[in-house]
Amino acid sequence: MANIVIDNIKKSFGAFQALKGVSLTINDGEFVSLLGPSGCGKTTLLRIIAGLETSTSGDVRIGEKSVIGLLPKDRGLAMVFQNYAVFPHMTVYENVAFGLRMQKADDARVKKQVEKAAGLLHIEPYLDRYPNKLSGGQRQRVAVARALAVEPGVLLMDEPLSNLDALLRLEMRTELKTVLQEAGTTTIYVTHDQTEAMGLSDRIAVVHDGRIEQVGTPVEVYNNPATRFVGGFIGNPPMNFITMPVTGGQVTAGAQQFAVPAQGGDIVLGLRGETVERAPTGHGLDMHVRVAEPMGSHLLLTGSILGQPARVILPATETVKNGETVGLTLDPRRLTWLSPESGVSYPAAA
Ligand SMILES: Nc1ncnc2c1ncn2[C@@H]1O[C@H](COP(=O)(O)OP(=O)(O)OP(=O)(O)O)[C@@H](O)[C@H]1O
Repeated sequence: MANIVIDNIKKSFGAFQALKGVSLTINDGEFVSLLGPSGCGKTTLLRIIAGLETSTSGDVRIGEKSVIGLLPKDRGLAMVFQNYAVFPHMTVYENVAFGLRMQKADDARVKKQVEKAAGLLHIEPYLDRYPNKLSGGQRQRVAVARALAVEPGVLLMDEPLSNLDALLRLEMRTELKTVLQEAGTTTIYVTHDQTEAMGLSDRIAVVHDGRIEQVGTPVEVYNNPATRFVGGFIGNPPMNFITMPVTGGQVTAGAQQFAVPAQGGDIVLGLRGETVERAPTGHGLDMHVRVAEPMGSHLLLTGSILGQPARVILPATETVKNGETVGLTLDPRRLTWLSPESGVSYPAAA
């Protein structure tokens, strides 16, 4: 097993800077997701760690040893990619055995490792089949089993579940988490799906425009986003951002007052939609509701607060009519305050 140190990695494609100095340490056995929108640089970073792409500058160390300059096969890692390339002309057994054969493992070791990996991924019944006789989900499991069969210290995965339908994704997500925890594999997982990252990760690195904007546990990045980008990217609905005037270090919302980390001017309130409580109008912030959607598990309200777009969530037992104005009280412990100029959040009050 191994830890991974990514040390100030920069990457340019011609004049375009895809990575602008990325540093991140992944602990031994940890599962870290690189989460960010399309084009932010996640795949490029993963490919640099894998050795499939060279960096312009910076270092990557796996288990204390710099791997810059080493071939992918000499880096002690395994990879699973989106298109889960399983070989169509090989049985599932030989697909899973592939990495071991490359390492010239003897037959006894191949058999032992294939059976172990197949057991973890529940593909023992298919070992004699060819991939074209498998479903997408089963093929995906073969690809993961092949990666795990070599007992890699490090596993790199790039959107490995994106070709699966929603239910299968959920199933595989749970399975992956269990399997990797059991194996103690250090994993870096690239995704643009925040639900996937929240569910799987020990920590999430939120990537934006070639930089890591925040690293933290799923709960930390959700509750205390470092920036407006992070708050807006994570959460469904995303965090609301409401600009409010500050007077003498205080913000007033109806009958509620909050001490804020600014003396005057404006401040941005970062408000998670499910942290409000319904109240008579004028008690906190009033919301003009354009559309109220009963979602089964909750009621989703879309409209505006102080003339600014907002989405909040109330319990499913509430009823609200389209066009109605509802009062909402805020929980002072659940608020984020951000600078309107920089979009950076102020540290959470102790
Ligand atoms: N070989 C290349 N030549 C030129 N530009 C590239 C090359 N590879 C990637 N880029 C650019 O670098 C940026 C980052 O690409 P990357 O594939 O890392 O993004 P990503 O975050 O993984 O996005 P996605 O989720 O869409 O794969 C993009 O703007 C992309 O167009």
